[in-house]
Amino acid sequence: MSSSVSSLSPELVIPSGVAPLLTIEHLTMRFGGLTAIDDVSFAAGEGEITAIIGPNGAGKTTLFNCITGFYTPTVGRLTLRARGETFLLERMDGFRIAQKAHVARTFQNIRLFSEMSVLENLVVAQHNELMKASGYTVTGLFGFRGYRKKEQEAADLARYWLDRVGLTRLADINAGNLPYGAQRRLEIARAMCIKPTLLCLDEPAAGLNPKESGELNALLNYIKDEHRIGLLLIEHDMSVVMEISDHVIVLDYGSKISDGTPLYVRSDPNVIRAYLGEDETEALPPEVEADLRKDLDPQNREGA
Ligand SMILES: Nc1ncnc2c1ncn2[C@@H]1O[C@H](COP(=O)(O)OP(=O)(O)OP(=O)(O)O)[C@@H](O)[C@H]1O
Repeated sequence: MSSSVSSLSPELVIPSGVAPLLTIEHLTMRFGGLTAIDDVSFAAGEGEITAIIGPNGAGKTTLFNCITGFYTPTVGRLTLRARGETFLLERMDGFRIAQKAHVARTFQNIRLFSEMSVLENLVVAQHNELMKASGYTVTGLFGFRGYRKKEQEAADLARYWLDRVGLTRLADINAGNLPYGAQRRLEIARAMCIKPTLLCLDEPAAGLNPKESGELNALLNYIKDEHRIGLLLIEHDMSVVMEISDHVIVLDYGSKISDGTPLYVRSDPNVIRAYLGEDETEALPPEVEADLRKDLDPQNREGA
C-alpha cells in the first residue's frame, strides 16, 4: 500500500489498497426534514467494481444522484481523480459531470431511445463529440475531413461495443423491440460509448434471468479488466454482488454501516441485522455466531 493511501482516513481505505478513483467525504443529502444520506464517507478504487448495497430506502439512488449531478449535495466533497485530472463533482452540474469528468450512468428503469435502432442508440450517445468536431456549425453537412474522421470513429466505437454485448446481428432493429436482457446490455454499451472514467450502474441485474445475469457478470468483468475504469454498482441481487465486486459499501437509513470485501460484509452482524432485523440475528445458531465473530476479528479481516 502506498504511503498516500495509508495516510487516508480509515473511512476512505480501499480493501485492496488500489488508488482511489472516487472519494466521497461526509456526504449528506437532505430533502426538507428527511435526511436521505447522513455523513457518508468512502472511496472507490480505480479498475475495481464497488457495490453499493442496502435495504429499500437506504439512500443508494440518492447517492448516485449526488455523484452524477442530478442532486447538489447538502454537505460533502465528492472528488474524482482520473486521467491526470481532479474534478470536484459537488460543484459541477450533471452535463459537465458527464462531458468533462466522463461519469456515465444507467438507470433502474431502462431509458433507451426505443424508436431508434440499436446502432443509432450508440451513435447518438456520442453526439457531443461529433458536435465538437463540427465546431458547432454545419461543417458536417459539407463532409469536411476532420468531421468525417470523427464520424467514422463514432461508428467504429459503436460497432465495437455492439460486438462486446453480442448485439451486432440486431444492430438495425428498434431498441424497444429487443428482449429485456439485451436492452440492459445495450444501455451499458451506450454508457461505454462516452468512454467513461467511472460507470454507475443502478440495478443492472433487475429482471434478468440466471443466464442473462451470468452474461451481465461476464460483461462487467470484461469492462473492468480490459478498460480499467471504475464501476459503481447498486444491486439487490446478492449473487451478482458477491461474485463480481471487489469492494462493498452497505447503507442503511442513509448511513454507512459496513465497508469491506464481499467476504467481510457478508458476515458483518450490522449487515445481517439491517437485512434480517434484530430478532433473526438473536436466533443465530452458536456456531454461526462464532464464525461471524471470527470473520470480524481484525486479525482475520480480509484486506485489513
Ligand atoms: N427527491 C426526493 N425528495 C424527497 N425524498 C426523497 C427524494 N429522493 C429520495 N428521497 C427519499 O430518500 C430516501 C432514500 O431513497 P433512495 O431512493 O435513495 O433509496 P434506495 O436505497 O435507492 O431505495 P431502493 O432500493 O428502494 O431503490 C427515501 O426515504 C426516499 O423516499
